[in-house]
Amino acid sequence: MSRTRIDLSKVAMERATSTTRASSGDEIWASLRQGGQELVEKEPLMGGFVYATILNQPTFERALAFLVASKIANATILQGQWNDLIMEALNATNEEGNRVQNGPGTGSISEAAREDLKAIVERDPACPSYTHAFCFFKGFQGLQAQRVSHWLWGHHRKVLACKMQSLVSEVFNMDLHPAAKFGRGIMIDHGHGVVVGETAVVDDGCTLLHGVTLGGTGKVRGDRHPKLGKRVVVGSNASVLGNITVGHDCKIGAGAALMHDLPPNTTVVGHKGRVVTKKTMSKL
Ligand SMILES: CC(=O)SCCNC(=O)CCNC(=O)[C@H](O)C(C)(C)COP(=O)(O)OP(=O)(O)OC[C@H]1O[C@@H](n2cnc3c(N)ncnc32)[C@H](O)[C@@H]1OP(=O)(O)O
Ligand SMILES: N[C@@H](CO)C(=O)O
Repeated sequence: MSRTRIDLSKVAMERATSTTRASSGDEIWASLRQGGQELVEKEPLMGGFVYATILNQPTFERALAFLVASKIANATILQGQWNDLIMEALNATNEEGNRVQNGPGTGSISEAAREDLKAIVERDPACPSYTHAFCFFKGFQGLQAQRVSHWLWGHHRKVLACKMQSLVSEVFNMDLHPAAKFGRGIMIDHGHGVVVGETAVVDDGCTLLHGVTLGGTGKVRGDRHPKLGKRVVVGSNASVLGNITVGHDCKIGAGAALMHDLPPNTTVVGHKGRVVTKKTMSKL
């Protein structure tokens, strides 16, 4: 049986931190709760999940921790144990001084999660609300688990970070290395079959569709994975390989294979990474 210990004095402190943070945080949490109520009214069968995950939780952070923990828990590391660990990462990255983002892979995990939810609602025509993305989108859920595993990786807990990676891969069918650095406002749409390697960097505002590989060429060791600038879109089943730099606002077409640097605002398609346009038009 799962075990979730909640220390009420800690929760009061978390609540205080939560409310003194950017108002956008409160806005997302309020919207998640409102959306949760509506879900239960429309579909009472969802009650157990929605109450446990959102409506019975005191803060956005607690809800996020519960959600991720409930997905990756199994008989050997229990839900309550994951829950505590995830809360440790969320609280640590929310502390003064750690909160500010200083490049991909840094800053508050829960602020990054909020930005991810905004990105999904903004860019995915199939997503009606923050609640929908939070409850149902494994691309969002798996990315939040990676954010926690990245924190563990940076805090000398690599074994646990790798265990998390392995569980996320089993549960969500997406393999995101704990050392990879993700910015904020990232949308991993569908999530299925996405693989991101150890030395990859995905800057703020990027979109990865299903089947995307940010991988190595298989010919070198060390720093061997792509670096995506801000707002890059990588279409479904595209492979971006090698330690290459993809400039801000580039688009990589579905099914493309890209193995060379791209200047900002470039669109490429096909297995040779053919440049087709330098305009960025659609949201996706
Ligand atoms: C359930 C779901 O919906 S999953 C969603 C999956 N969707 C994706 O992954 C979207 C990825 N987006 C794409 O691949 C888009 O086609 C983009 C971003 C490449 C389009 O970029 P644009 O600059 O608008 O290109 P545009 O549509 O004008 O096409 C330019 C040329 O590239 C070709 N082209 C466009 N996309 C691709 C592609 N993925 N592969 C090969 N050729 C392509 C076009 O046929 C056209 O060829 P032509 O010049 O010979 O006529
Ligand atoms: N989620 C995107 C791509 O599948 C859409 O619905 O268009």
